Amino acid sequence: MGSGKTTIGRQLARRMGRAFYDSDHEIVHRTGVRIPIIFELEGEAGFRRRETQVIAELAQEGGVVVATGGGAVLDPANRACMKESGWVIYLDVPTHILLERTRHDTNRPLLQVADPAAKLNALRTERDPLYREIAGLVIDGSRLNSQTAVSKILAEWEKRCELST
Ligand SMILES: Nc1ncnc2c1ncn2[C@@H]1O[C@H](COP(=O)(O)OP(=O)(O)OP(=O)(O)O)[C@@H](O)[C@H]1O
Ligand SMILES: O=C(O)C1=C[C@@H](O)[C@@H](O)[C@H](O)C1
Ligand SMILES: [Mg+2]
Repeated sequence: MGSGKTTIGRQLARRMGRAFYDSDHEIVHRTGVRIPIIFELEGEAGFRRRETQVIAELAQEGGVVVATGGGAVLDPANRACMKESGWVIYLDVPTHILLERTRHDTNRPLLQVADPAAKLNALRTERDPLYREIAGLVIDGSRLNSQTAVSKILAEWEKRCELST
């Protein structure tokens, strides 16, 4: 959460001349309410069901850049879908930076707790191996601004395209 998927995904799509989708934004657009309201009314389980549906639909689109929500990786069905339909990029960012980036934002219900640092640590421990399981590229996001991260991803993408021709 807060690793830069939305920010970097949007910039990457622009540089590639491709459409950009964000699964969180799709869910908000479809329901007409903010994510904390969905968590309040339907619980995390309800939100995850919507997320899985959106990810399955976006996987049908070809040639697009998709930013998922941070927890999408938890569901084996989402992981299979992401791995089969796309080239997955894991933005690996240390917890203290994630905390800095998310601390003033009330739009992430899982972080509205007494100790968000401990929560981010726990989420990272649980999710890091799952991201690594499906990632085609791991970006060390600790020292990169978003433009540099995008350039790095593009360079790797071009290498990958050359290898497959
Ligand atoms: N490489 C970066 N360097 C510095 N700040 C960044 C970088 N990437 C994103 N940010 C900032 O960090 C915050 C969180 O970024 P963003 O919303 O893109 O994260 P996210 O991974 O999409 O989070 P979520 O999992 O909640 O969807 C934003 O304020 C954004 O401007
Ligand atoms: O990491 C998470 O579990 C989440 C991240 C956000 O992108 C949203 O999908 C939601 O706040 C849950
Ligand atoms: Mg996001």
